[in-house]
Amino acid sequence: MPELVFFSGTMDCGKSTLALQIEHNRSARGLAGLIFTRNDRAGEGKLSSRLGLVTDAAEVEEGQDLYAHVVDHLSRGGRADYVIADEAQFLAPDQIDQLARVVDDLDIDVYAFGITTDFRTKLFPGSQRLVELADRVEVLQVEALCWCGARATHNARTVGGVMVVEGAQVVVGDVTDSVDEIGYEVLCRRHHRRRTTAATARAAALSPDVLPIVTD
Ligand SMILES: Nc1ncnc2c1ncn2[C@@H]1O[C@H](COP(=O)(O)OP(=O)(O)O)[C@@H](O)[C@H]1O
Ligand SMILES: Cc1cn([C@H]2C[C@H](O)[C@@H](COP(=O)(O)O)O2)c(=O)[nH]c1=O
Repeated sequence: MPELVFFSGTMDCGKSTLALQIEHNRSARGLAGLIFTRNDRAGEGKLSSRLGLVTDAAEVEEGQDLYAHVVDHLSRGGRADYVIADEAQFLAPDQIDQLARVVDDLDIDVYAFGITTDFRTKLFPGSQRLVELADRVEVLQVEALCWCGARATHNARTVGGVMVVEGAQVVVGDVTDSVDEIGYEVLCRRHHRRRTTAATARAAALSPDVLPIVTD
């Protein structure tokens, strides 16, 4: 049975790498896929991994009907043995419904990849719809780690290395962005709650006279 699978995790846990591997393994066996993405860091129409691999993809536009796109592709004689959707958190809930329809009405597997929650620990609307509709939600096995060594479960947005909790939900960026600009850092829940990033933990360690402030 074809499935809608949501591969989810924090930033930097290997989602795009897995998407590229699934694409590679299927195309190596003569299958043809449609690849969607939205707002990849590498630019419009790209699906990129931090391991350096990149492939072309169809950039999903706001309001675009993904079911109609697949039907149109097939009716022009194109093949679609599977569909990959990276950065799926940026898709609208309606677009996730359209992907579910691709599975149910066209019998095509859809593999969606994305982060579940934003920098405020709130579900992205697209990810919420995926959790609601997916046949399976798969958490990636190679976990990203918090600076303390625990499994990272949350995404923090940082400015100058300091965690922020105000701002737009969508700001494209990376975990390796310079500490002077807006960037991201993956943290365990404890350190996300305490807003302790690697930089602020390091600064606190250099000031042993200051008692740690625990905010609950
Ligand atoms: N230089 C490196 N050597 C080995 N693995 C790396 C290197 N850089 C990144 N990675 C791996 O790539 C993962 C990030 O992959 P990526 O697909 O870009 O993540 P995601 O799409 O989940 O944000 C990291 O968690 C790490 O396992
Ligand atoms: C937490 C969070 C992230 N983003 C952006 C930052 C990146 O461009 C992508 C995630 O990409 P990755 O391949 O999983 O690293 O999402 C955002 O816009 N808002 C957020 O709250």
